Amino acid sequence: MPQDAEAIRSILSRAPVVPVIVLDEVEKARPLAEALVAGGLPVLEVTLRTPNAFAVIEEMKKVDGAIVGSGTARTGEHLKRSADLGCEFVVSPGAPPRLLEAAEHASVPLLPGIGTPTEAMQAAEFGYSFLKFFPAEALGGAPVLKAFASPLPDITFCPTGGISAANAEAYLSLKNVICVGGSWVMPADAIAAGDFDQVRALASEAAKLKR
Ligand SMILES: O=C[C@H](O)COP(=O)(O)O
Ligand SMILES: CC(=O)C(=O)O
Repeated sequence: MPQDAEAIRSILSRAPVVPVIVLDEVEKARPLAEALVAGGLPVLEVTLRTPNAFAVIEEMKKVDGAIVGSGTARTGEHLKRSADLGCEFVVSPGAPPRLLEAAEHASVPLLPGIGTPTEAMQAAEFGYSFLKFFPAEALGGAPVLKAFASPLPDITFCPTGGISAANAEAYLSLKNVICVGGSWVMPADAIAAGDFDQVRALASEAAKLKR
């Protein structure tokens, strides 16, 4: 089955920013998700980069209003475990054909990542119309995505990588961008200190970004 574009559109429309979460401390999962949701960012991408990532996902799913997905998915097994845990979406930094083939049999929608027009066109051949642009700033930032819009008008992006409050609106103002991803709303020192009020305040600012 090609990408469930309506499911992905509906999720990515919920807020201008998707927090990209790297967390191993399971006891911090709920207060972090509560702060992000209370600040106005309900869509949470929990990267599978830590040993406890799946346990973090399970905790975050208990938070009212949280729409939890996994990130950094690289294999069919990542897709299956994410679906079994009730993730509402799965994100990958790339779009290797074997992952896209596995996604055809998965019961959870995938948002794969691309960095070039050729990769975007390959993903489109698999039926994808929503893609991550990663790593956005390192690849040239908003001007590159703006240049994709005319030749690739059927593809909408969620850029991620190096985005912050200072440059997010440059992306969000583009017609081929639905939202941005980023970790700036949960600084590592705030998480380490358990300062979830700071996270909530940063999320609240991010939720007000115009798109
Ligand atoms: O690997 C990239 C992060 O998950 C998201 O990027 P960032 O930390 O630059 O916002
Ligand atoms: C970069 C990103 O979004 C991911 O690791 O899935």
